[in-house]
Amino acid sequence: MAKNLSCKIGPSILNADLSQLYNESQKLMDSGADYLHLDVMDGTFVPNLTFGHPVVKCLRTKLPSTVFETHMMVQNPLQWISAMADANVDQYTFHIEPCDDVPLVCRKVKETGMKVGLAIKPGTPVTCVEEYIDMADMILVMTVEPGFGGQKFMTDMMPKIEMLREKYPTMDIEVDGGIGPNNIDVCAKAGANMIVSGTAVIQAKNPPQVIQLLKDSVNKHLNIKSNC
Ligand SMILES: O=C(CO)[C@@H](O)[C@H](O)COP(=O)(O)O
Ligand SMILES: [Co+2]
Repeated sequence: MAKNLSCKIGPSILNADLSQLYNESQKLMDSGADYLHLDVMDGTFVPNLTFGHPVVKCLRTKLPSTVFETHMMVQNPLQWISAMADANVDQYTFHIEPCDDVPLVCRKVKETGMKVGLAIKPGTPVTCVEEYIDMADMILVMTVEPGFGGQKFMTDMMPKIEMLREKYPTMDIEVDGGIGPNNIDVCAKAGANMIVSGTAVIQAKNPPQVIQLLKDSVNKHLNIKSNC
């Protein structure tokens, strides 16, 4: 039974107008977002390059109380922990694939006071993250190949979420990639409670309406699960 879980919507700013990063971020928070999902890419782990801790730190000076999650699509997650902690990041979500010592990275993240998110690519079995589940505050199941916004949602990732939700009813489970009004129900039904949505929110005529729709879908399914 999924109890004491809450729905959280964290828009990705990857496809926003990054020349207006602060304004775009503020607009998302004013639209009802619960946190900001900041996609950090190093051009090695993924074939794209975005921004790092200097940008996050500057954004933090303008948004002192907004919850920041950094999605670390980087080859060496250990390398950036202290810099992101210095930027007052709240949740450090990193991919297990390039890590040769996941428990060490988890420990180092927790030592800074940041929360630990463990992310898996579409091709990574969910069993690979299970062995570290007790070290994590959240599990991120990617529903696109990481590296770019605006990609097509991968419905075949839902069994991973179903399995995680079944075994870990109170664990925060985040989905990220291609998510919007036309597929939020399958994510919510599978058991995701933290929703990253980039293009669908950024390009919406009415971002608050889209964020509310995402929230309503997740809350509907959370209530169903908690009543069973
Ligand atoms: O981490 C990633 C992509 O690698 C995601 O955070 C996307 O950036 C989400 O954007 P949409 O797929 O919703 O447009
Ligand atoms: Co992301």
